[in-house]
Amino acid sequence: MKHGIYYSYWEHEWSAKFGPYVEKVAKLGFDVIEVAAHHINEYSDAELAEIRHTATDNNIVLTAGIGPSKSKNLSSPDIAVRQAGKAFFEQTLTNVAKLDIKTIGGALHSYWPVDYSEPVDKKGDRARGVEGIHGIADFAANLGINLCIEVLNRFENHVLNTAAEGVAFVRDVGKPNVKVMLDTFHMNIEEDSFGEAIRIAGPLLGHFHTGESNRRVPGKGRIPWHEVGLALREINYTGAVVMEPFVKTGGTIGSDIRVWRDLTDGADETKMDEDARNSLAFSRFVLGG
Ligand SMILES: O=C(CO)[C@@H](O)[C@H](O)[C@H](O)CO
Ligand SMILES: [Mn+2]
Repeated sequence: MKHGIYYSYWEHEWSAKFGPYVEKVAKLGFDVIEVAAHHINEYSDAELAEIRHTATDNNIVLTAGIGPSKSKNLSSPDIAVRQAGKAFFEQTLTNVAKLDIKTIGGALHSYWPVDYSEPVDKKGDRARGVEGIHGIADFAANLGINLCIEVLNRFENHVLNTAAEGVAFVRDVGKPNVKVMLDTFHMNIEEDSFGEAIRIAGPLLGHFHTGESNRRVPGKGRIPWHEVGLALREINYTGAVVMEPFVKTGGTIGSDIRVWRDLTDGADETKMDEDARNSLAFSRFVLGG
């Protein structure tokens, strides 16, 4: 099991450059850095090559996260939006592959965060989402990339809220490189049991996010980490465990994640680094790896 952190912990915008964080997370002791793929198409090949070299030099593996925008929604009822989504993913996956990334996770099948001022068509969105992911799966497979479909809580997405729904979706897609992704923050809201949800995902679990119920770093709250760790061991999970803390207010990240109070307790960067380092030690101990 490899342990990582989403670099957005330190940032306010999904567009923030992730290159400078590779060395930082290596120094903090992580194996993996997760980067936002939202704006990767704006990076030059030279920039991507340099980031890839820095990662290799620091023994860091990269993974990617994305919350696709409404205009790139693979499950949209509007065919022009679905086509734009497919084109966006093909370009994004091509660039993601330049960083040697093998895992991209998020609401790939839909968009994020969902605009609930509009009527919800769960059945139609799910059917179009299955078709959309099916339509980009082989493109990703040819680049050696797994598509990890994130199960989110009801306030952020309506298509997949539980591990069981995630598994059924992934089975309907029926491609070996399309997997389920779980996140303890969302599980805390939707699942009856953390352990059972992880066992339901079983061999289909492709990526795993961690965070407390208020998205502080693991170890500061009341998620049943021991239960989570036992279940991950039971299913022989060998993928990445990426902590995804969101503690800062402000910017698009603060607004998309609904961070309306300072959860850093006024921490400066040094203290935030220390929190991440301590949480990593806690995560390795309680989850394994
Ligand atoms: O859990 C979440 C959102 O609540 C994330 O994984 C998100 O989809 C992605 O980080 C967007 O970049
Ligand atoms: Mn997540």
